[in-house]
Amino acid sequence: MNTRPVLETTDLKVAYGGNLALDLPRIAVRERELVGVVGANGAGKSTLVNSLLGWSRGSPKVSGKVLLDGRDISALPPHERVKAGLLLIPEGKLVFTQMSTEENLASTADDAPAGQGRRRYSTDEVYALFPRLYERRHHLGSQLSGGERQMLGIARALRLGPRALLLDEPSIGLAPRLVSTVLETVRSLVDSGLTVLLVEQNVHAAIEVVDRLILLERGRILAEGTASEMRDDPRIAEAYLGAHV
Ligand SMILES: Nc1ncnc2c1ncn2[C@@H]1O[C@H](COP(=O)(O)OP(=O)(O)OP(=O)(O)O)[C@@H](O)[C@H]1O
Repeated sequence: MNTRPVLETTDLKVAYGGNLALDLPRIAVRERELVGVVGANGAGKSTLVNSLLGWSRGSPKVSGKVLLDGRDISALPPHERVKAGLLLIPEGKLVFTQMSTEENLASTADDAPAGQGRRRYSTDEVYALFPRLYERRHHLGSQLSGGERQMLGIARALRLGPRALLLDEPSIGLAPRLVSTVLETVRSLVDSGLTVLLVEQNVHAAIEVVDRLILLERGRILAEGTASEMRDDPRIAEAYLGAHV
């Protein structure tokens, strides 16, 4: 396995006014790795993904570095980070509601070479991955279910050839069966070469698919380890998995 992380942060701090919402010494996601970030409401999960992309709600003070393939992208505006291959699928899923599935996919076409370690999926490839989207190809974005919109959000990102994909709470609003379908598809994408940071409140679902899990509490890393280590960690088991330890 390549030892240099695809995505890395060092000394990342985000403060809203005097309130330090995030304080992380280091996070690293390696090639073909699926890293989950879990934590309760307000733990700093959205603040983390937004700061990776250079976004924010409000005007927080952000310090520290974000590196993509070793390149410091901290000073780049969001659209430049996207161009470099760091793609975020936000909670809102970023689907055009007045366009059909087909048009949504066509609108993200990019014919430029994708760059090293990146693969742009064709429309046929994303339809093969999500047969449901093929069945719904003539439906408007507004007519799709939450799960279908989630699939379309991922499909649109794949069309752009992500170097690293950030997923913000993909399970929100989805029925349990669909949560598994979406997360298992993410797992299979990682197995075929993608690098993913998955932010989830649904620890049960996340722990089934991730390689490593990071538990955030009040903006800090409370625990970190492989999925199996974390499944046995009393802090995870007690707080999230319903175990009595
Ligand atoms: N624009 C803002 N202004 C001030 N404080 C903020 C702002 N955005 C977030 N915060 C605070 O930063 C902390 C982390 O919030 P964040 O939204 O990242 O948490 P989260 O883990 O994503 O929560 P949830 O699961 O509820 O979405 C919280 O205490 C929150 O109140």
